[in-house]
Amino acid sequence: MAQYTRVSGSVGLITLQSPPVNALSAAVRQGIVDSMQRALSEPEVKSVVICGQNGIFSGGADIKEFGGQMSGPPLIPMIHAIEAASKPVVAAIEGIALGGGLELALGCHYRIAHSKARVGLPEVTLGLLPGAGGSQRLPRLIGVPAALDLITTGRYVTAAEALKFGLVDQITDHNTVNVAVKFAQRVAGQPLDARRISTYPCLCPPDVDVLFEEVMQRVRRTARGAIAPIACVQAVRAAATLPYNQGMERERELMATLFTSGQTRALQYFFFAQRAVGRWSMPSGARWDTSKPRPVHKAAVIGLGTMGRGITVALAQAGFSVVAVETQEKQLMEAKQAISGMLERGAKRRGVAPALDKINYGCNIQSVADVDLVIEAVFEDMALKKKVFQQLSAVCKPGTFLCSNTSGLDIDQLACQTRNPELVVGMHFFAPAHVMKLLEVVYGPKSSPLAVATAMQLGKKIGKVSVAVGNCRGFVGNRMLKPYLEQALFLLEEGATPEFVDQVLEEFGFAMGVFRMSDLSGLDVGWKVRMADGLAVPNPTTGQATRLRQGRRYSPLGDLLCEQGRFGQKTGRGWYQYNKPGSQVAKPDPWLHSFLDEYRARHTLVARRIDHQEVLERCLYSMINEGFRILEDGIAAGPEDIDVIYVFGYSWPRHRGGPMFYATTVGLNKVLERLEHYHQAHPDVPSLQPCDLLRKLVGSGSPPIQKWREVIKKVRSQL
Ligand SMILES: CCCCCCCCCCCCC/C=C/C(=O)SCCNC(=O)CCNC(=O)[C@H](O)C(C)(C)COP(=O)(O)OP(=O)(O)OC[C@H]1O[C@@H](n2cnc3c(N)ncnc32)[C@H](O)[C@@H]1OP(=O)(O)O
Repeated sequence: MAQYTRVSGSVGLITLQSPPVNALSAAVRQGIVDSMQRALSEPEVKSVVICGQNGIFSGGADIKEFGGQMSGPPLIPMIHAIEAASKPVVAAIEGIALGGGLELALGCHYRIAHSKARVGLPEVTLGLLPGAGGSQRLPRLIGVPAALDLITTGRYVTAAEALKFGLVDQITDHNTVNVAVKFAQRVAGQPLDARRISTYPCLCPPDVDVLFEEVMQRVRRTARGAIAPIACVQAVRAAATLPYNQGMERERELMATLFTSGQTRALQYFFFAQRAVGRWSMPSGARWDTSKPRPVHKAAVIGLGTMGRGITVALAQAGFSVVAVETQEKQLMEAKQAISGMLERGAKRRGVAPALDKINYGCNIQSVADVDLVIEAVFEDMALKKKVFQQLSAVCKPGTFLCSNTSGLDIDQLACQTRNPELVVGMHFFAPAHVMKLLEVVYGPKSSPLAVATAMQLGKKIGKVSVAVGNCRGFVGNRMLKPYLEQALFLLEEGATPEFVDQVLEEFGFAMGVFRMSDLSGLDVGWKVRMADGLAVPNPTTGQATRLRQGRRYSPLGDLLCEQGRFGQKTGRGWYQYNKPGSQVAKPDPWLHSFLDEYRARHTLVARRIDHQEVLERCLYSMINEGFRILEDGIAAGPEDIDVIYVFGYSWPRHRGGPMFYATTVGLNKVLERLEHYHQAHPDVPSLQPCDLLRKLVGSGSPPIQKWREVIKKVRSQL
């Protein structure tokens, strides 16, 4: 709703009231319409101020309303009525004015912002465009290039930047509403014609066509199949080339297409999924709202390889004191140099001082004695990690949380090395750790809610999206990656090429296909794990790589490449060839194609034509099937956890919502049916066998994803 009051005798003050972010719900819109009518009809009122309660102007249209039947006064005529008003209307922007909130402010005649306010049009991130006139008013106000930037990226700008653009008229450090009221009194009675943005011409640079062409090309390149950024460019182009009313008509057409698209549904789901993962729970019943974290002031990182360096940077940049330990003197010096460089470059980008003094380096594990939390980031080797945990347990002060940055080893085994296993959790960062948003916080059977809450909070403080997951091989992300990689290899055996498989996956929206990604990560990493598991070994009797291991189909293709020293980008050869070691430009490799031909001949495999559909179905559905198993096992509390992990950690295209949401768009029954089909064709591939939870969900009529938790609860209670 919105509250109407009269202040200073002649100013009508409209306060939006819809906690927590004053979203423009039907009730708020109705409140604005009613209040405006009152303000215009009261002769004593000479001007109007619109503000939001609790220091927040508005977070935009109410996203929760998008999925259902829209009711209440529509936004566009409401904003037009404000702009057309005969009395000046001033927006007092505190906190945020985003999306529809900023569009409302653009309908006002003046905008006063607090210096700490941020404004933006993030609709594109929800698969929409600023469809309440924003795409037509913003370019008229701040020019085409700046408007294109803000609308196609959805980025927020500070009040200072907004002032520079001419997006706001004034900024203040004082009480914004008071300043706006005084301003409103001053401008009362002044002509408004020059203040109605819809009447402005849209000023374009001389080379505007070239600009639109360039922006469109950039957007197409980076959108990975998302349609909203393209529609945003088209809408701004309409502002630049058409009169306002026709531009609005074009905005409406484009918005109608987006509004009914699957992409916006996926992105809206993902918006709420990101927030849902913060409300974590453990099978024990411990939850985010009943488990208090303990403050962490000083942290330590053990092992300063690539991961340890990134984690150190992330901690220092967030203001934590860090003890960074590397036992090899030479490595320590190299790491110190690399970390300082990363901090300096990051600080330069953000215009702040580098946090170099936050870090104390040491080559002795004793130096972590007084820290509150340790993140171990040594080489992925259980024996080594166990030793480090034993040492940490002996050295650290009582109550120190001991965390491992393992990407899949058993947290429980590490906890068992310590005096206080309840203080041990996994903190699985993703490379580069100071850049990637995802953090898997892994609880073992002994981890306390206190330890989980503390790791989750630490993650939030260093800017990560943290997801609490249970302890199993590979946790959530890498566990689901396994069947995906496995299917990709099987497809090569059956006739596909790495280029074809990657092309299909990249067209689907992944930033990189599975083989380019493997080349980037290094093929030797998985090889070492497979050797440790007794998988990557030739048959002792024939000396040949066999295609069956432990009773299941196995592809030794990756192992065979590693045996040739082809570890990917770092060696200049992998699934692709590169100009030189370290180069990132992947080129098809004729050697690899002959190698695949010879391999198929050796194993009497006949290459067949594999189409797009098969690549997608086998790679993605086997991964999704594992996702259902993860839910069934209670490793993830809900599908949102999996989807957030995949979008932030594995470049799953956000406009497809994540693997579990994607399954709902395909149709659970179709996923089930195709898995059954492929499992029949490949009975020696257990990951293709549909899991019980998927069958149960289909059996219960494929409920919407928001209802899965109820079915999961029932399935688990029957176990
Ligand atoms: C048939 C064809 C018809 C076609 C025509 C259709 C016509 C429709 C016309 C409509 C025109 C619309 C044009 C405008 C569109 C929009 O405005 S879309 C929304 C744009 N706004 C945003 O994207 C902002 C989203 N919010 C945020 O970025 C952040 O929440 C925040 C505001 C910056 C605050 O961050 P923080 O303090 O970290 O808090 P959070 O945890 O993120 O959020 C707190 C809770 O508030 C909920 N929430 C936030 N924003 C909204 C919102 N806009 N709507 C609803 N709810 C919102 C958020 O979910 C949190 O709640 P919980 O999920 O319960 O935790």
